[in-house]
Amino acid sequence: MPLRLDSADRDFEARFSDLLAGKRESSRDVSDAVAAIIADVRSRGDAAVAELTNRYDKAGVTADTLRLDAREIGAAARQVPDNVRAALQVAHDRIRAHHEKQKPQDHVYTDALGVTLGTRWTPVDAVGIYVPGGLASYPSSVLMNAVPAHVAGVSRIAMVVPTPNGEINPAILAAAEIAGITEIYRIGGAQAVAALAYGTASIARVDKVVGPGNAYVATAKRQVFGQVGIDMIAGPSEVLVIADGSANPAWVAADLIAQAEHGAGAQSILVTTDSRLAGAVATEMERQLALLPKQALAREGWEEFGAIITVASLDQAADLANRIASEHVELALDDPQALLPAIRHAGAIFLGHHTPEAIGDYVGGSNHVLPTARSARFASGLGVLDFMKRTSLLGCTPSALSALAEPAVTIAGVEDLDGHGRSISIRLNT
Ligand SMILES: NC(=O)c1ccc[n+]([C@@H]2O[C@H](COP(=O)([O-])OP(=O)(O)OC[C@H]3O[C@@H](n4cnc5c(N)ncnc54)[C@H](O)[C@@H]3O)[C@@H](O)[C@H]2O)c1
Ligand SMILES: N[C@H](CO)Cc1c[nH]c[nH+]1
Ligand SMILES: [Zn+2]
Repeated sequence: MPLRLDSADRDFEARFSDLLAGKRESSRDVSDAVAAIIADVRSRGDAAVAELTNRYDKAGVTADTLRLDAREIGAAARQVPDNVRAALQVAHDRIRAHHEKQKPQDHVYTDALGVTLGTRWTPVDAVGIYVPGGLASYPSSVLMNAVPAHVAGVSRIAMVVPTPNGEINPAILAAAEIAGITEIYRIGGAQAVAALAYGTASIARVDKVVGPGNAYVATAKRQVFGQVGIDMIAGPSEVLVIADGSANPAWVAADLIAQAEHGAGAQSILVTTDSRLAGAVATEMERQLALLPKQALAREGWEEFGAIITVASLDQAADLANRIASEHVELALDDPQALLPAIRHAGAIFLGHHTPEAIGDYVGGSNHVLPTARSARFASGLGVLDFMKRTSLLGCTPSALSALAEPAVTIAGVEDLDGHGRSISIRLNT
């Protein structure tokens, strides 16, 4: 059984703090293992990537077969049934339409002094997109990564995906085809992130690595940051459901199981004002888990890190939600809009009884690559801006420079940087 907490209990704060501190995504062991993998890829390149891929994925690759060729991609994609292709196309089109609305505008203006100021957006040249594939396969993540990159105008998109036992779900390649991705490598884990960040003989390095993954992937992204950009830490998935007496316990239980199904580090938490609902959801979880074919994975995710928390009010539920800063927050309430302003830290918020998180995983149109492990306190979900950079523009007329010279030279003086001051004053009166 997962943790049961009541905010009225004397030891609530201590137990809630333990829940927040739970090591789901990073540990000393994983950090050390990842550092060793990155060092190995940096020194031995493709040979290390192939060896590590065979060790962890049993993929049967050599340094020469890391990349899928166009014929393989086309043949696998053609195996995909029409209804699956059509579903992926629906998802693609909805994700594209939503992300088109995120495209930023350049702007330039001239102020009263005659100074021209502006902001210009340009795409990142080359990105690596990580599509997870250890325990489950995620064709939807191909679209969630690739579509915003295309909308941003990225010219090179290199995709990596692990192929356990040398097998790849054809729907991954169908999704790649729909999204227009042609550079695909059958590699995953920390070795894939290292290859993208540092480059090898067969994989040209990229400028930024994005995408979700397990603890090894998340830790590798932390460790290569600086060599390349990263989007955020999108590690093991999590959901926090806020529910009152209006919620259907069977639906809430199904939503908690859906995230727990991601296994290994996944977390599902219910916060409710209704103690009867808390009990009913616990009972429903047991009933539904017993029916699930993949119950072992979901049970592991639920029992190791899951929790049911009873609170006195929805305001208190919102406070706890902000402290947890979950990847997904569901408001299973009749009037979700009333609580919405109080939820400030969440990767994505799902409004009302008829918006299960899983609709956002696939076809809602919003992105499912979202910050985990409390990083929604400072990070956002993947979007077009993650694939772009902002450059500022500044231009002075002679009179604008004259008007600004005195305060600028004064500040240069207090910083004791006379060269800075002189580069301004040298332009005056000439
Ligand atoms: N936050 C998000 O937006 C989001 C979206 C989709 C999926 N996810 C998460 O992505 C994760 C996918 O995990 P996964 O495991 O199925 O696939 P994965 O592709 O992330 O990881 C598989 C790789 O892990 C590496 N690995 C496994 N065991 C290892 C070990 N002992 N030592 C070194 N490397 C090892 C291997 O290289 C393997 O290729 C889940 O946690 C899921 O919750 C998150
Ligand atoms: N819930 C995951 C993280 O947002 C995404 C996903 C893909 N497929 C199923 N689920
Ligand atoms: Zn999911």
